[in-house]
Amino acid sequence: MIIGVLALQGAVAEHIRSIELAGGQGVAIKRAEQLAEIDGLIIPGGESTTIGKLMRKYDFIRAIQSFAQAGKPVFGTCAGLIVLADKLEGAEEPHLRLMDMTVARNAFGRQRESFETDLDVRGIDTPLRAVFIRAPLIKEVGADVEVLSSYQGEIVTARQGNLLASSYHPELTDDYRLHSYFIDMARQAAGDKRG
Ligand SMILES: NC(=O)CC[C@H](N)C(=O)O
Repeated sequence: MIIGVLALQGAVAEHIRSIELAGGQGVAIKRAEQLAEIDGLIIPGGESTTIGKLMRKYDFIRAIQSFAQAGKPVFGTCAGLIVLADKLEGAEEPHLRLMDMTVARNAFGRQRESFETDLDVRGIDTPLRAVFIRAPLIKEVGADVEVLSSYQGEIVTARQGNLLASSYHPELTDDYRLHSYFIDMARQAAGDKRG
């Protein structure tokens, strides 16, 4: 499976490394036309306001919406999760509005800006190593969204059909099982198309 990583800003090289460790082929996506060549897209962590601005500037909003609406998988991590959300808490404008959830940015407060933990994630057999950096939280989800993991009672991993979102950075550890999970989603989507 060829998995693209949106390369406007943020942790791009680390995601490409995890995709390759998980047996996929990773490519950096800099132009919307490249979406035609990939089986799945990862939107990395970074700064969601900056990523959102650059997505508008380089015509990625409609292109990624169509990509997802065609059934291709999209995975948002940290800032990428914020970019996928239908609603953001506060006055902020949402970006792609693809995933039926309300997200709070920088939700862990100053004392806990970054930390690592082991998370139980539905679909992954033993706890996943997760790195949180000024992480967002999923405050509310719609009926079609499946919660895959929570941390201290708050939702940090969720899936809605072909859309996957994590509050944390799965690409900053050697535990690439969430990337394997996403590659399986892409394989499934490609198979469904062919079948
Ligand atoms: N590590 C991250 O991606 C941080 C997200 C960042 N705090 C934001 O609000 O966009």
